[in-house]
Formats: sequence, C-alpha cells, structure tokens
Amino acid sequence: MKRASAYMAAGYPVHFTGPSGVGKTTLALNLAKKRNRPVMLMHGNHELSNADLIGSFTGYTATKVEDNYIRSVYKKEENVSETWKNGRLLEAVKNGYTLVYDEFTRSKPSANNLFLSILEEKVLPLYGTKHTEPFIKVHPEFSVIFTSNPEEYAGVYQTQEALLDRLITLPLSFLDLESETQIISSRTGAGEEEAKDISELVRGLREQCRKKGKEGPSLRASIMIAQLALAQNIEISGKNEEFQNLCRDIVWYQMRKAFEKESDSKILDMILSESKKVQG
Ligand SMILES: Nc1ncnc2c1ncn2[C@@H]1O[C@H](COP(=O)(O)OP(=O)(O)OP(=O)(O)O)[C@@H](O)[C@H]1O
Repeated sequence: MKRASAYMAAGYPVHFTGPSGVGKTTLALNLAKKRNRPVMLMHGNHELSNADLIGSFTGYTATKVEDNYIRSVYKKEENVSETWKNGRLLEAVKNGYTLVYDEFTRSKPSANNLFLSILEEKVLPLYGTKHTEPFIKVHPEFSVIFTSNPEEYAGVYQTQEALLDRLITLPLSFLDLESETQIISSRTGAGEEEAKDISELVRGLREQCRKKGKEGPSLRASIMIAQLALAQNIEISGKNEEFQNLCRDIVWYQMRKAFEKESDSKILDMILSESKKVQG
C-alpha cells in the first residue's frame, strides 16, 4: 500500500498482478479510497468497446411545437437531436476520479489502447463520436489502478505490451498464515484458532496445487468455509463429517483443475486427509 501510494502520488499508474483470490481488487479499492476522490470500478471484458468507454449516441429526442392560436396562422416546428451518453472512462477522466480497472487484460487491446493516450499524452481521444473537439484533457486528479491475473495472459501480453510498459507492476502473492488467519477471523467472526485451522487446511491444499503449477484454492475458499460453518452451526473439526463435506464442496473445483489426471477418489482423499488434520 505504501509503495503503491507513493508511485501514484508521483503520477504513475500502478498494476497489481497475481493469482485469483490473492486480494488484488481489495487492495486496489483500498488504495483508491485513500486518495479521497470518487472511485470508479470497471471490469475488463471482451465486449468492452470504445462506445462503452468514451460514450455513444443512445437515441433521439424530438420536440414538436404546433401553434394554431390564431386560426388563420398555422405554425409547426419540429426539432430532432441525437442524445449522447458519456462513457464510463470519459466521466472518470473528465471529473478526476480514481479508476480501478479490474482484470484489464480481459478487454480487447483496441479498447485498452485508449489508455496509451491517457497515460502518455494526458488526453482521451474522442474517435468516432461526431464531437467537434478531437479529444478531452485528462483531469489532473485522475488516476488508474490496474489489476490482472497472469494466468490469463495467454496471447494477451504481446498485444498489450505498450500499455504494460507504462505501468508500475507490483506482483502479489498469498499472505502469510498469520495475516490470512486475521482476515478470515475479522471477515467471518470465527475465533482465532478456528480461523488458523481453516487457513492451514486451505494453504496445505494450495501448496499441493502449486507444486503442479496451478493456483489452487484461495483465501476466498477459506472465508467461505468459515462463513458457512458458522452460519450452519457446523463444528470446525476434522472428525466432523459435515465439516469434511463442506471443505470438499468448496475446494473441489480448484483441486479438480489442478489434478486433472487424477481420479475423483484420489482428489477426495487429498481433501479428506487435509481436512482431518483440523483438531477442533
Ligand atoms: N487485506 C484483506 N483484508 C480483508 N479481506 C481481504 C484482504 N485481501 C483479500 N481479502 C478477501 O479475500 C477475497 C479475495 O480478494 P480479492 O477479490 O480482492 O482477490 P483478487 O485477487 O482480486 O481475486 P480475483 O482475481 O479472483 O478477482 C475477498 O473476499 C476479499 O474480501
């Protein structure tokens, strides 16, 4: 937070990158909030177009005045004008918001190219908008925080290299056991010991996935396990079958993905043996 704040204060955009559930969005939003400017959150996606970012004409407004007050005089006046709606990026740039652009690599490079002009020339080009001015100036308080997951870079990196070259990229990795325990406990109300047990369980499984080069279950899974166990009065204990089932349901997808060549029963055994370690 401290380093990223300093870079942003000096006018550089920062970029948090790391595996899913590591806390990129949470960190970006917290950093954005500290700037005391309105915050806008935008999610990258393949469909995002220049019209969404800059704006577009959304239809027509028509006004019609018919004046027949004096019988012998008939006056009719009709006006039709196109209605323009500012895009999200235009609003943010014009008003000096802090923009959190989550998972930006999911958008097409053609949409992300707008950021090159914003970051380099400090202008937002208004292509294809019928606006008479060719661009608008970026508000001096405007700033962007980008996030991305390197797993999704396949084929993207090359095309967005120019943009990535302009960002200060800070890699995030999973927090240590103590910090994860604190987060689980404060987010769910679980006791310190219970939160630590759950964190150790998920971290154990994550480690096995990472040996296979896969991400594995994240802090999000730990929070879900703690939240659901508390909500359903499930005793957090490796001996409790309900707890074992809960753990299996929550981590199953990530484990299956990491161990795609293993049988279901082998994966189940891995989850069970890790969840049985929870003392309760
Ligand atoms: N420092 C933190 N304090 C409190 N909660 C946190 C913290 N870091 C992460 N979390 C929680 O962990 C979960 C995952 O965090 P977040 O959504 O920020 O991760 P992410 O890296 O952006 O994930 P994804 O790539 O899947 O979007 C969320 O429920 C979030 O609230």
